[in-house]
Amino acid sequence: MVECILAKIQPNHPPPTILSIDPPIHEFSNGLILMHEFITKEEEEEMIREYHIATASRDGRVLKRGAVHYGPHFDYTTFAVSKSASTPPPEYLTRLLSRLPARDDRDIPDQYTLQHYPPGTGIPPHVDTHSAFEETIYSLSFGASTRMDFKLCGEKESRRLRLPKRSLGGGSETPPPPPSPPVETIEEKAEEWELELPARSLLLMRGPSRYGYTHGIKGRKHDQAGPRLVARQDRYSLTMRKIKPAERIGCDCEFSHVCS
Ligand SMILES: O=C(O)CCC(=O)C(=O)O
Ligand SMILES: [Fe+2]
Repeated sequence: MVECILAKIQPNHPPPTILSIDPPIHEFSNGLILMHEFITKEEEEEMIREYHIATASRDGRVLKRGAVHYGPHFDYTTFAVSKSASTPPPEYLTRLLSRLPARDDRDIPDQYTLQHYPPGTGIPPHVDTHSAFEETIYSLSFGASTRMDFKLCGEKESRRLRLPKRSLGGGSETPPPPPSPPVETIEEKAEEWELELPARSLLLMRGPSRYGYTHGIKGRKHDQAGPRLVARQDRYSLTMRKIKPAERIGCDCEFSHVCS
């Protein structure tokens, strides 16, 4: 996973193609697909409950974004999967699999990361590792909505990419700390927009949105909604990825400057 410093550019939001109306399914020109109401309110409540049960022993010291991993654990030092740590996924997660709009086996995830974003926390802009995971990355939002930023990472900007922090303390269970403020902003006109991810929606990143765009969430306590400031609430997400088998490790995408 590589991080990208974002320029301060007004978000734009190209209109999606509407694939379905009730519940809405929207497809964007860069390959993003947003499926509203993917889980029920009951499932949402169960997932929040289960997240807190799984982290009960750590609560109190997790002030920032917290994470729980199922399947082979995500390793924040390599941004691929751990070779040793693995936890079988619980049934409340695996039962979602049959509902995913999978095109083939490569779209059926086997690595799950549950994350909790208290108000004020976010995730730095990054591109999920191309070589370690298959194309489709799923992000299920629950608890509250948030705004995710997408930016086509140009060649000029990519020269300033930050490399993975390979020596973080705390092992693979703890997400890395938020990045220090950018030393300088990059004057580069690039395609960038903010997408509202409603609670209970499923986002799919495929094609350019998966390989050539960074995605991230600003760590804010409030969001501007027209003239109003809206306080953020606790948001949770489930990221689902399919690990590439050994013979498919690597990537030959067209976005070589952000390919890792
Ligand atoms: O919280 C989310 O929806 C996204 C998380 C993410 O991008 C990641 O874990 O790589
Ligand atoms: Fe990601």
